[in-house]
Amino acid sequence: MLIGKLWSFSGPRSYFVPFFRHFYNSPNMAKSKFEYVRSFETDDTCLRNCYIVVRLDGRNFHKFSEQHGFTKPNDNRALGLMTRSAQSVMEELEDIIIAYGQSDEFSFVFKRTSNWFKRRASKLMTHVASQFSSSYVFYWKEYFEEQPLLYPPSFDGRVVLYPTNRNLRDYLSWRQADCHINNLYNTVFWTLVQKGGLTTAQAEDRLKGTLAADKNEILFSEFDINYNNESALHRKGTILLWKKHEETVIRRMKQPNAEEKEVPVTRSKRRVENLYCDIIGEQFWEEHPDILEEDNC
Ligand SMILES: Nc1nc2c(ncn2[C@@H]2O[C@H](COP(=O)(O)OP(=O)(O)OP(=O)(O)O)[C@@H](O)[C@H]2O)c(=O)[nH]1
Ligand SMILES: [Mg+2]
Ligand SMILES: [Mg+2]
Repeated sequence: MLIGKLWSFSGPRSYFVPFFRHFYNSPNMAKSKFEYVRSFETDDTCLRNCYIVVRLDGRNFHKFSEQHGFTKPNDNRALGLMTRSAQSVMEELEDIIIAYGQSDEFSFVFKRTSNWFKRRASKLMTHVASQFSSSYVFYWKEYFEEQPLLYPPSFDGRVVLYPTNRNLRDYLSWRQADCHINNLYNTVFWTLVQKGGLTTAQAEDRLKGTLAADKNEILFSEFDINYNNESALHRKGTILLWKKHEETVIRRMKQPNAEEKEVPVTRSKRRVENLYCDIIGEQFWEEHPDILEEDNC
């Protein structure tokens, strides 16, 4: 009614044009005059042919783990929840070929030929980080049961490009070696405290300057622990891979001029598989030749 009155009073052009002038430079242009601000955006397209690695790491998890009563040195609920969240990332986002996690971190490797989100680093990283963080909260209760989540956790993310298979393998080896070094230290440290009755300061002192062999020896000779028999999950971290499998379902089908009948239909599906094994040596890569693509792509 009011619009009708205004329309007839001043005519459509005189009424609307000053208003639209805020948005259009000329009546023929489809873009607003504000559109130029887009040119301030920087191009963050990841270089072609490179593997794109997104690594997430929990923010201030030293405090988070204390406040949520994580068991020391390893909390299987926390590790399980990290892996569940990483699985959700793999299932929801495209083109991740392998993921590797330990402690409060997870690395996701996108295939080198991926064109997901036009290879824009910020899109890839933020999707991984937000899918992971929301899954961590979503699945918290499944792993921590009675332990309430006291505040929202967050994860930082970074993108690193690796141009060759060797570089990518070395990256993953670096993370797994880090897992080994930290876990060996933490295992001896907490064994000295929990079983040996040392204070944390005394345990720290005892381990100052020790090499891996010394730490293995302390565990073996003083606590009858063979480090190699400790949980592979803790020693090696978690590898997530796609595994193909056949799935047969019974479908009711109707052929023309025939009775409806039940027919088995087999489909090739893929699901995420968890492994806790060495990825530094050759064996893993020989057993999983589909992960890496040719270097000369
Ligand atoms: N008790 C226990 N603590 C864990 C476990 N996993 C991770 N953490 C804690 O999480 C920390 C992760 O280390 P960092 O990522 O280097 O440090 P951060 O405190 O998260 O700090 P920023 O990453 O720099 O924000 C470890 O030092 C532990 O304190 C676990 O299974 N049990
Ligand atoms: Mg952290
Ligand atoms: Mg960390």
